[in-house]
Amino acid sequence: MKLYNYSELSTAEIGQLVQRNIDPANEIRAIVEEVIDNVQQHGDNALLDYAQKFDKVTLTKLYLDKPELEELAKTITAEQKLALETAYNNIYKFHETQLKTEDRVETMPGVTCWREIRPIEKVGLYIPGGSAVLPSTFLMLGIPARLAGCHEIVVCSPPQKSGKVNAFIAYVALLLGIDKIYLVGGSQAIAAMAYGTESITKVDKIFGPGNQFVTKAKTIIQSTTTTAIDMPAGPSEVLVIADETANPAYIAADLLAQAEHGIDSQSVLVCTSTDIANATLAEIAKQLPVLPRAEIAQLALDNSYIIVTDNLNNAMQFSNKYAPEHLILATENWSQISDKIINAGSVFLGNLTPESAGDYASGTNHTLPTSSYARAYSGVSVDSFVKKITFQHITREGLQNIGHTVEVLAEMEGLHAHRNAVSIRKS
Ligand SMILES: NC(=O)c1ccc[n+]([C@@H]2O[C@H](COP(=O)([O-])OP(=O)(O)OC[C@H]3O[C@@H](n4cnc5c(N)ncnc54)[C@H](O)[C@@H]3O)[C@@H](O)[C@H]2O)c1
Ligand SMILES: N[C@H](CO)Cc1c[nH]c[nH+]1
Ligand SMILES: [Zn+2]
Repeated sequence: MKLYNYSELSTAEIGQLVQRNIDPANEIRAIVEEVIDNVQQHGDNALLDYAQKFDKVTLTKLYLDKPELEELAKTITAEQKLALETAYNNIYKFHETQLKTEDRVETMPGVTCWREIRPIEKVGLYIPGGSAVLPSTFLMLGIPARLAGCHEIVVCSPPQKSGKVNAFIAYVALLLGIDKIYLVGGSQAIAAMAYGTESITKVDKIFGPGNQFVTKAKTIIQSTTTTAIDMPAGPSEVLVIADETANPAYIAADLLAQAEHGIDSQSVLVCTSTDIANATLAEIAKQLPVLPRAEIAQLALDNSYIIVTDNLNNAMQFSNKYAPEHLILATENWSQISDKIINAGSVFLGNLTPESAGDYASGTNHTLPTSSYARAYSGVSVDSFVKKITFQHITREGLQNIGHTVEVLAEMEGLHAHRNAVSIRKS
């Protein structure tokens, strides 16, 4: 990990540091556009071909049904079931509170406005399964989709070497009451859910994280089809802000946790002393070699860095520019700086709050904006699966109260038919 001194960095250098791997030569875009075209033209056959090409699996059919999922789910241990169920319950508890009915507002006597929630009818969930299979992501997407009341939930996940999904994904499907999983991964899964194929329904909105191929496909279909997306949720990243009250062993563990996701993940430490920086590097050197995914984590760390700042305020200033997916405040003084956070996907406060808790089981959602999209996007929640439709009702009294204002405004815009739609009712 390279080490920088914040006070020596120019604005342009800071701009470079906060930039993520965004396919500068459009190589990923070119691959993904070809995949999308192919799926659009050849439907299920293209999906079977891509399972062979990218996942090295020969499929005879594109999905697993309920009996097959039940069979797979039988193989998991009681301890594993309990962990998935505990995570399910906490995520459910936290997300359940997001379903709130809003008040009706009488803006003028006789003029009432309000919003009502309706679920998005058809949603597609993408559950990553390339480098690591993520049943936790299935919980993070499936629970809010169920709470929202979405009518059709299409689920795609890459086929594993067995030609199936793994047993944990199958168990989560049963917890969520989902009867079918399509064995489709990568950008081809996104294309299939955006355009529909012989066996996969075209959905209204696609959710879920994924690698650069998945994320690129989501951003392309968002601008070329009528299917919406949750957000660009690409390779995982974490930014840790630390001061002298932090524990370098914990910081190292948190940096490594996101680094092990993939070679394109990024882990950034912004700390207020060179001593902490060096102690953290020493801890990484200790903890890294014993990790089964050490090689992946090392490559991600090669693409990561440490910045030393004079104080926590400067650290926060950098973090807000970076807009991390995960922000950890590794300091006992977190309450002094947490109100200065402007851009972050999800925040972890203090030295005893591991980011992994949010990844799996504390209750918050782990599907979060990456690549600085936390400047404008929130993570997935029940809100992501619903529309809030505005309603209004005007009585005769209301028409008298608001009518003239609308007539004058319509006149100002030269839109006489608009004015008339009010006048005709008043007379
Ligand atoms: N931001 C978030 O909220 C969040 C949450 C969880 C995971 N993640 C990230 O999701 C990612 C998961 O990535 P993954 O690769 O393990 O699984 P994935 O399921 O996203 O991708 C696997 C698929 O990628 C496709 N693929 C692989 N190589 C390809 C190539 N050369 N050309 C075209 N397609 C190809 C294949 O179809 C394969 O099935 C990680 O980067 C992880 O950090 C992000
Ligand atoms: N850290 C990931 C989000 O970037 C979520 C995850 C799933 N499993 C483990 N971690
Ligand atoms: Zn993680």
